Amino acid sequence: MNSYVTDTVAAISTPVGFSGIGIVRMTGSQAFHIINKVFKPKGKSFEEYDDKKIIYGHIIDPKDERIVDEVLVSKMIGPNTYTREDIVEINCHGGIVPVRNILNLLVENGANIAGPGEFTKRAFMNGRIDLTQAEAIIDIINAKTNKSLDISMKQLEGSLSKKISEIRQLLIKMLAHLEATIDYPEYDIEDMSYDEILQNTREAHDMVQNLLYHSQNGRLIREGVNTAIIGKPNVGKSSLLNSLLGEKRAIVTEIPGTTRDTIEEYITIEGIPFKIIDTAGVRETENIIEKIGIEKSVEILERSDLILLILDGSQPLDEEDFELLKLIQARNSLLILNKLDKETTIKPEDLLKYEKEIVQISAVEEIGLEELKKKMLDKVSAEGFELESFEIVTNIRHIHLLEESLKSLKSAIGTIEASMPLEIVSTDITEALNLLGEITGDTIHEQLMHEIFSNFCIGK
Ligand SMILES: Nc1nc2c(c(=O)[nH]1)N(C=O)[C@@H](CNc1ccc(C(=O)N[C@@H](CCC(=O)O)C(=O)O)cc1)CN2
Ligand SMILES: Nc1nc2c(ncn2[C@@H]2O[C@H](COP(=O)(O)OP(=O)(O)OP(=O)(O)O)[C@@H](O)[C@H]2O)c(=O)[nH]1
Ligand SMILES: [Mg+2]
Repeated sequence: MNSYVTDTVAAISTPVGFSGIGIVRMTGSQAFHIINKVFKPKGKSFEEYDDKKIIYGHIIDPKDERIVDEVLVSKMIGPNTYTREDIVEINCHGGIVPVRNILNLLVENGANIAGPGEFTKRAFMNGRIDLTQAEAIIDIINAKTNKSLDISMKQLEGSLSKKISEIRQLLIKMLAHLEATIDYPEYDIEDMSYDEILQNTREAHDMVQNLLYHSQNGRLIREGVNTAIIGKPNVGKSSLLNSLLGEKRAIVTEIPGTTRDTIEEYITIEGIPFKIIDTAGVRETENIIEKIGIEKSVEILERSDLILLILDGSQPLDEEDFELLKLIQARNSLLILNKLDKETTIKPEDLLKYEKEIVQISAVEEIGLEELKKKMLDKVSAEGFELESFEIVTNIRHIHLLEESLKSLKSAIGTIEASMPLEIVSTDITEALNLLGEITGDTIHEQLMHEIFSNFCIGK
């Protein structure tokens, strides 16, 4: 992996638009050669500057000696760089034109355009970071809250890599013994008995299980809790969305059927993002537009992590309310009695048999919202979100691989317990080892690399 030979590539690393400064970045063995052709530093020549120096000067088009921009250029000599290759970063004026002109000039002088994530991919291929660290960098860029940022920072520092490699070391040690026992049965290797093999496999199994244990929280922190507000027309769904957001996002009227399409907005409760989805009121209807809206609401229900069913507490319960109550029966949901400020006809006691937690609120008068938020948080975190002390796996790819390796380890345990041939145990352990290796990128194939780095932005 150390001999990953590549061309020299360049990209714009800042958003293209109106900004004070723009950065064009270039990495590869020809980076210094190319910058030399287009950059005139003030004072001494580019070669004479030391590593990690910022150099003032002008970008000049060698074709016609025209000044393209006044810039600061950072010189970073490999291998002690982000990519482990020579890097230059040109800090030019922001805006669309200067950065594009400079990128074009680099290309004219021998650079290729970098693909998405190309810089980070090189950092990985050249062994500076492993795959979990590369993925942490995408997550840092995409973080929606400080909490998810914290988790990704920890992962960038290598905490997950360390855990995975501990488990892999354990498996590798065991495999060595297993193979020896299989290859030379006449020696009847004493230093690792069946009991010991079993114990070690269990240990590896528990370590993987532990990592998976907090991953549900991890997904919610990373992607947000999909929270659907459902209920009959006019019960106050949109009013609740607005008061949770603290702004008049959705249209509210006294006319039933106001919300036709769904509206999605994020709120944060104690650092956890909730994606709140306001839906069209669910009822029997002949109106085609409303009908599509309602079908969509039911679809959203299927995909949500949490459902807020709203009932209008000032109206008697009817058939449709009972239908909706049935719909949420086996789901993670809260029952909300709205319009508490008006005279109430539904009492929480009437709903006891549904065994749902009930919150009484007034969306309009903003009563009971704090209690609602607290309950929403409780509903999605059985263990609470005191996560600092745990390793939290948030990445779906990692979770999937951990689950698969857990299966292999379970199967290995079963095989040992049944005193079946060691060859079978060895196969399962090898499988688990490879699956875990895919997390860190120790075992990796081209397609997976492509999938991961194509999610990066250009210039990273
Ligand atoms: N201008 C600029 N800002 C940036 C980056 C960058 O590449 N350029 N980064 C990235 O996108 C991030 C910083 N991350 C970095 C990580 C490693 C190295 C690096 O050169 N590591 C070397 C040498 C470290 C040293 O001097 O001790 C190494 O690990 O060997 C640089 C930046 C955020 N800000
Ligand atoms: N008194 C009182 N009125 C409320 C409350 N919440 C909502 N309303 C009123 O009920 C009516 C309907 O509110 P919406 O928020 O539009 O109801 P909705 O469930 O989104 O309705 P559709 O989009 O039509 O399904 C409006 O006139 C609101 O002002 C409340 O807590 N108290
Ligand atoms: Mg509405």
